[in-house]
This record gives sequence, C-alpha cells and structure tokens, in this order.
Amino acid sequence: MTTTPTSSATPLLRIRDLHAGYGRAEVLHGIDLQADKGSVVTVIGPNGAGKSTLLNALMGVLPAKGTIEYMGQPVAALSLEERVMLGIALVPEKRELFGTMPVEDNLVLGGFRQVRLRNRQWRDQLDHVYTLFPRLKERRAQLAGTLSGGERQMLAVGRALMSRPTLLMLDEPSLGLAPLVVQEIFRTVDALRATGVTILLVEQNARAALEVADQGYVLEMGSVSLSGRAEDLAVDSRVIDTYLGAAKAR
Ligand SMILES: Nc1ncnc2c1ncn2[C@@H]1O[C@H](COP(=O)(O)OP(=O)(O)OP(=O)(O)O)[C@@H](O)[C@H]1O
Repeated sequence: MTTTPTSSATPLLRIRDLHAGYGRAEVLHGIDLQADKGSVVTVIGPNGAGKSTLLNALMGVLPAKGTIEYMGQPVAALSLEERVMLGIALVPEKRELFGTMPVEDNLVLGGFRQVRLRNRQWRDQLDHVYTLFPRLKERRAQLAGTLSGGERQMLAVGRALMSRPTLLMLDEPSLGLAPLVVQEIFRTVDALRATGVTILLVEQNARAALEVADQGYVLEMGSVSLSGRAEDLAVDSRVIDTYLGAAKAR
C-alpha cells in the first residue's frame, strides 16, 4: 500500500495571484496563499496592509481577480451564498450581531445553511457551540447587544460555527479584548483545529497568532513579504523586530 505524501495532497484552499481593492484603488497586489486541511494559517501585518480585504475577497463580498481554489475547485466566480453553502464562513472584525435578538436566535440564524440543506443536525450543532462556549449557554436568552466584548466575540464565532464550516475565517478575533479573554479565544481556535476545521486567522496580535498557527504569512502593503511555518516566523529577526518586539519587552 502506498501513502500519499502530505505535500502532494490537495490543500483545502489555494490562492494564486489574487488582486482586490475598492473601485480603482487596488489593495491586494497578487497574493499567493495556501491552507492545508485541518491547519491553522495566520495572516499578520500592520494596519491597512489588506488583511480584512483578503478575507472579504475570499468570502466573495468584494470583487477580486486571480485564482481561488477550494477543495480543488475554482470558487472565484461563486456568490457569497454559494461559498457559505460549500462550507466557507467568515467572522468579520465588526462581529455584526443582531443586538436586539437573544443569543440563541443569533446562533440559530447562523445555521441557515443547515436549514437550506434540510439538515436537522442544527440542534446538535447548537449543543456543540454551547459545549465550546458554556457562557453562551448560560446567556442564551440575553440580548446580544448587552453582552460583554468577549461574549460577543464568542457569539460571533459560535454563529459562524452553526453553518458547520470546513474553512473558518476569523478577522482579528482578539481585537479589543482583555488578555484572559484573548487566551480563551485562542484556546477555542486550537480546539476547533482538533475537530478538523481549517482556520484562516487574521491577527494584529502576532505573538498569540504565531503560537497557535501552523503556517503564517506576513502581509505588508498588499503583498506577502514573508511566509513559512509559524514556529519559524516566530524566531525570524524581521518578524521579531517589527511584530513581536514590543510584546517581548512587556
Ligand atoms: N470600503 C473601503 N473603501 C475604500 N478603501 C477601503 C475600504 N476598506 C478598506 N479600505 C482601504 O484598504 C486598505 C486595506 O484595508 P484593510 O482593512 O484590508 O487592512 P487591514 O490589514 O485589515 O487593517 P487593520 O488591521 O487596521 O484592520 C486600507 O488602506 C483601507 O483604508
């Protein structure tokens, strides 16, 4: 019996020469990126580098040029809804919850893919989300708009998980959160990888992101300036000087 080397397995996501922007202003100038199945891939970089633009282009909410292959199939021409149906989910930086609706209703709305598939497993998925985030279960009847920052982030991630994504894209999940809550969010990322979900994690908290990730990309001014194994990037002098130095000194 022969085994297929990991390097020749089809990656879950393969991006080649991706260009995207707003009107005539190009923000991404030809991005190449790959995410293997069941891995955590992080994209770090300064403000305005184009990290959110990259996730929005992959989700299909922003027009883009280039190749996006998901499970070996081209998806660049697909709509946002078609991408969701294929198992791609995005937790946007602004979290975008329904503030006047209870926690549980926000979660159930996230399961629309299951409903479309006439899949009754959404109740199991709700239980799965409550197991990951017991705090959400405790607060299932509370209005989303009254949650703390950390609880909102948990709800945003939980809602995305309701669609049982294969590829989960997180845009700055640690933004504005206290260190202990950040740790909890990153522990969740680790736990999700263990369940086989592939995660594309955009972060300004480079230290925490490189600790949890398998692979990393440094995005600067719309181009990938460095990429490699996260553990190698974490000891790269350019990454330390630019993205880890301040945190190291703390
Ligand atoms: N809707 C928009 N219209 C026009 N320009 C935009 C829009 N959204 C973002 N930009 C610009 O695109 C560039 C990249 O922004 P983007 O939000 O992708 O960066 P980022 O790396 O995610 O930054 P941050 O870490 O600050 O969130 C910035 O110059 C930004 O001003």
